[in-house]
Amino acid sequence: MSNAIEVTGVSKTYKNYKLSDVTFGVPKGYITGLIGPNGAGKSTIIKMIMGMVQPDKGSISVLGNVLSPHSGDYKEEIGYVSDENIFYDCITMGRMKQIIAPFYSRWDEDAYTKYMTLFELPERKKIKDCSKGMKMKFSIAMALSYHPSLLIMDEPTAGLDPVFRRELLDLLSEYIMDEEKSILFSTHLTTDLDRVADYITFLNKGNLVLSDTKDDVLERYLLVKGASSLLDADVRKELVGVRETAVGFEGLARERKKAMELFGDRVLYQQPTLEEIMYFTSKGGNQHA
Ligand SMILES: Nc1ncnc2c1ncn2[C@@H]1O[C@H](COP(=O)(O)OP(=O)(O)OP(=O)(O)O)[C@@H](O)[C@H]1O
Repeated sequence: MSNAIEVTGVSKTYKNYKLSDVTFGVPKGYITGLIGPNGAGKSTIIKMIMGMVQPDKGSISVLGNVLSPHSGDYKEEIGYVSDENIFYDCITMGRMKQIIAPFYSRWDEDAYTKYMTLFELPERKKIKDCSKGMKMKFSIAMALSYHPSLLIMDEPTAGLDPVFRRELLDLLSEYIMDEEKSILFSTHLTTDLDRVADYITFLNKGNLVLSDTKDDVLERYLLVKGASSLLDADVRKELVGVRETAVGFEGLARERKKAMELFGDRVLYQQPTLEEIMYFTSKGGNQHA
């Protein structure tokens, strides 16, 4: 299986932040979710992939490294959606489309009309009068209308209502069906990924926590709930994070099999969600409710 994006040993230091030696791939034909709490480095990684930020170390190859971020082809092959408004504010969406469309050889006017109708976007509305969600929808409609082989989206669902979010996720699943297209999208709404992601890359404070298929990630961890008296040093070592309450503890075990050997039938076991994995990993041990 080939990767649409390969990020290899990438580091970047800002004044109060360090992205350390991050390596992961975005497999071709699938949806990869980039998750992590605020400030983890998701946007920084995405901007590096887009050639907007230069890594201090490491390399990034996009679509087999044949494209340079500043070439016209790069723009044609990559659909980039971010929550920063990249359009001119004072003109209408329809006018903006007229300006942008000629730059794309695969521009599909029928697809554009279909998405504008589906997303309920009035072409004659000025961009400055659009809500945050409408601007995001417009950005998505524009990106989908030139059929890029790689769709890179930075927090696309952030300003969207739950009904549209669900429709968008279905649309993304449809988009990759030909197995030629790939999607990378960052989010801290992990429930989006429960629905559609095939792969998960998880960043925390500039470090890569994991990058694997979603099923492997979910199967690796185990949520355990039990009495506080069980919590000794050996037990804590097996837990990625612990949350203690008045009645006991809840912890995320990093290895399912080991946890079951350690606890036997003394605790309750549950399959963690991506949100729980993110919560316990980013908070670490010794949380008190
Ligand atoms: N140009 C910059 N100069 C200095 N620091 C920066 C710059 N860009 C990003 N950072 C810092 O890098 C860290 C990671 O930011 P980034 O926007 O990549 O995180 P994120 O995971 O996308 O977060 P969020 O979910 O809040 O959008 C933050 O601490 C941020 O302040």
